[in-house]
Amino acid sequence: MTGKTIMIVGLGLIGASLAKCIKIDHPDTQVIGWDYSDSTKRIAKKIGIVDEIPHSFEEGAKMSDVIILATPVSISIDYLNQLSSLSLKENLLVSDTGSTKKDIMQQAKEMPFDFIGAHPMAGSHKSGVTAADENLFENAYFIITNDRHINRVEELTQLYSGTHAKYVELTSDEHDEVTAMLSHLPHIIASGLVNQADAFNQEHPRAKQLAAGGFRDITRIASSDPKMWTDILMSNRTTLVQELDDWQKQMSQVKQWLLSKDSDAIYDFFERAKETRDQLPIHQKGSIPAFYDLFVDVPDKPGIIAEVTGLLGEANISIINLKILETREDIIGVLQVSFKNDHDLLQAKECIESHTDYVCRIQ
Ligand SMILES: NC(=O)c1ccc[n+]([C@@H]2O[C@H](COP(=O)([O-])OP(=O)(O)OC[C@H]3O[C@@H](n4cnc5c(N)ncnc54)[C@H](O)[C@@H]3O)[C@@H](O)[C@H]2O)c1
Ligand SMILES: O=C(O)C(=O)C[C@]1(C(=O)O)C=C[C@@H](O)C=C1
Repeated sequence: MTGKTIMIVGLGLIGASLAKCIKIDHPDTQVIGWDYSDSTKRIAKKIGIVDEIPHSFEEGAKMSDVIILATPVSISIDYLNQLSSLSLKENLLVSDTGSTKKDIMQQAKEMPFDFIGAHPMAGSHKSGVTAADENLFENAYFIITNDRHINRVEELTQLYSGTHAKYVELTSDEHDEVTAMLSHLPHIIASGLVNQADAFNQEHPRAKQLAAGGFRDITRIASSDPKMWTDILMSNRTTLVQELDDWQKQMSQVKQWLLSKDSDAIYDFFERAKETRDQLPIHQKGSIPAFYDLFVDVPDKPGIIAEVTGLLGEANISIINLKILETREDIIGVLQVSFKNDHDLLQAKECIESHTDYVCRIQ
């Protein structure tokens, strides 16, 4: 990466956080930034998030080796189109951070430069350059969408080494289905709840002060940026319509149970949800389940990590992350070993089970 120029377009929460991570791990790169807000550019330069602000988007684009589009999704697509009419460096790599992928990957098919989609499954309801945080992506998943099979994914993940994130590759169709369920629908529900409560509060003015942990926990994400979420919903419409149908069916079912006083069904509803929620991987920042994680129950004895990693090393299976989830004296500990795909995951399970008596679980 030495000597390369990286341009981040959109110096908000995600763009500025990425700029920080890149600068930390690759101080020899020149990080430049573009944003339509003058104050954002000024702050980004002043606090050292970027080295330079070009005079225009075009000027920055022409001097860049890598361009990362970190604006709301419809705007990133506009920028992609603008890039296609500029004369750019021959080996230019373009990527994005958008929360939906089908639209942008479709547009990228037409582009005369390499484009790889990327989406960090970490974020916040906060936005803007001042919310930038170099630890935002630690242990979270970056979803890579590479429908054009561009052979430069490693270049991108290398550039992002300072994020300490993990990577998983999905097609853009899969990506938009998974994120509709795990991210977009929850945001609609959170905002719907807040709006419903607001209407209720008009009639019951004192209710607002009484909102306790439950309401606050489930509605935090309703404080997210409306422009960003309008763009996300507009570019994942079909899948979300389906998810909303399923959601409405589920809510109608709960209503029926209430009407028929079916307490067993209601108990079962909450019990199933509790079991599932309790099993979500711990210590993980991102919200996508740990697709390629192996959980190994190991005895608490010296050299255990070296033994497990040694076995995998001998079998030529690469680990992308390793965490100790639990170690208490004399109690079995749990190692969470992450792999880049399910093939490596299954091979690793077989390898450890055939050489040891440690229990391996894929959750
Ligand atoms: N916030 C999250 O949790 C999160 C997580 C993962 C991915 N994303 C995605 O990353 C992207 C950026 O999100 P964010 O949270 O950083 O938003 P943000 O609002 O914090 O930042 C967006 C930045 O883009 C700038 N911008 C808007 N229109 C522009 C234009 N026409 N030209 C130049 N700059 C423009 C804004 O001034 C702002 O600085 C979005 O596509 C979003 O879907 C967000
Ligand atoms: O933690 C939050 O506030 C988020 O909403 C982050 C979150 C999500 O989990 O839905 C939001 C949008 C992104 O595309 C990815 C992550």
